[in-house]
Amino acid sequence: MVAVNLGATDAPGDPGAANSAAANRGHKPGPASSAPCAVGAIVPGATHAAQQGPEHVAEPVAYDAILLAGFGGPEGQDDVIPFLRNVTSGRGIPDERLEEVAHHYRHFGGVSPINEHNRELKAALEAELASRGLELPVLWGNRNWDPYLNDALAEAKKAGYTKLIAVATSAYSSYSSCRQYREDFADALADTGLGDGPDAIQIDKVRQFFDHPGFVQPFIEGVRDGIAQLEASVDGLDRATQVEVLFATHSIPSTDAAKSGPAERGFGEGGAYAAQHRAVAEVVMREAGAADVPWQLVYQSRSGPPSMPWLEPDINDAIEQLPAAGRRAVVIVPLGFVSDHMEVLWDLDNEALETAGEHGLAAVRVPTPGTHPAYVAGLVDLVLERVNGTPVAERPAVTELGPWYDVCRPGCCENVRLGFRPALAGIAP
Ligand SMILES: CC1=C(CCC(=O)O)c2cc3nc(cc4[nH]c(cc5[nH]c(cc1n2)c(C)c5CCC(=O)O)c(CCC(=O)O)c4C)C(CCC(=O)O)=C3C
Ligand SMILES: [Fe+2]
Repeated sequence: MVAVNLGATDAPGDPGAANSAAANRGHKPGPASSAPCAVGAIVPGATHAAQQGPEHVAEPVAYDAILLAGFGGPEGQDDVIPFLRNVTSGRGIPDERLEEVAHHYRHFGGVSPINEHNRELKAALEAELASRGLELPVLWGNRNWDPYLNDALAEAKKAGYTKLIAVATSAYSSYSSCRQYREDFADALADTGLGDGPDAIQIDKVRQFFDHPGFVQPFIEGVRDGIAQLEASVDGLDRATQVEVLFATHSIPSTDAAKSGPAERGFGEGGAYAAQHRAVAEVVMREAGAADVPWQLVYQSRSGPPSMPWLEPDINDAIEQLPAAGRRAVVIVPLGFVSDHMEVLWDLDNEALETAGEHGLAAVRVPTPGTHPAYVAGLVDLVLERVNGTPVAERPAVTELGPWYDVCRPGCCENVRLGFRPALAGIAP
């Protein structure tokens, strides 16, 4: 376990508060479906006609290199403010929020671990590719900090690469977790003059991988280990009534959530973004052998003005409700994140674990995928799907949402607040 808080046992409960999270609460143990999808199993992507079109499985391409696209983070105190300006330009984030976030980074010497994680991931991908005898170089570029996407494209140009397959370090569908990467690819090509002409570079992007078995496997192991650790350390703990698993992901504005994924599939409250998280969480619970343990989907790291609705409940509000529901222990799963970056270190390990302690709950936070071998191998498999044009029925996906689209549909994950920006790796509007 990465972070633990097994100390307190008897803080006051909060008996009066109703549970605002009912809509996100996990399914209670039910009969296993007739064809349970074990991790690694293939769920044919036949849940919607749109999944059968050419946008779902792109033509095979002999790519020259992988573009590992990261978020980027500061690596010293002087980087913090310029980094935050890069992230928030034109976003209407209140100054107090920026100061608060700057403080999170300052607390760690102005260094986010995210760039180091991406260096490690790049090395792990290179090792995995080499072990399979694949000669595909990996270029790394970030959206918000050095090395930037522009730098990676300059490297590609120098090496004469013209066909890149992007792997963004972001698993789900939404503006911030998918489309913004695609827009920034388009920007980077425009900036570097590599969007057209004789040196033109093509950038495609692997499908959103929230339900790829390689991404899900580390969470399954983490939940299984986390529950076992709590059972071993809290006397007489009844897992079916006294433990709750909180799947945490980044909150996003409700308007972004509603626009996430292809509109015609009708994902309900929270759009594809919330639906994908709920679907993965359910599989994780089942595959961790924990279908008897209650769970819910919660959100963290909200920003933006208070007047703007964002996805709820906040993880801290959810934790406060747990004692009244009879819980004595909580497993926190950073389901929305691929590495232990600042949102995990501060908002979960610092704040959420503290909230749990204040409410007398034993708590563990499970690891993110990081460089877990299953995750690294899964990312290489996702690239190979595109090299080979693997048919949809042969693509692994552990939820009934099926393997996601290779090419995004017009309007998918649009940002209605910021307006239209051109994006790559999608069907032109
Ligand atoms: C869905 C999502 C992910 C997960 C998908 C993915 O991983 O891409 C994610 C990841 C991350 N977010 C990060 C950092 C920040 N995000 C911010 C702001 C925002 N995030 C949003 C959403 C997401 N964010 C949104 C809707 C905003 C509001 C502004 C806007 O509409 O764009 C701000 C501004 C200050 C603040 O408001 O907190 C910062 C500093 C870091 C780096 C951490 C590090 O440095 O270690 C990472 C990995
Ligand atoms: Fe963010």
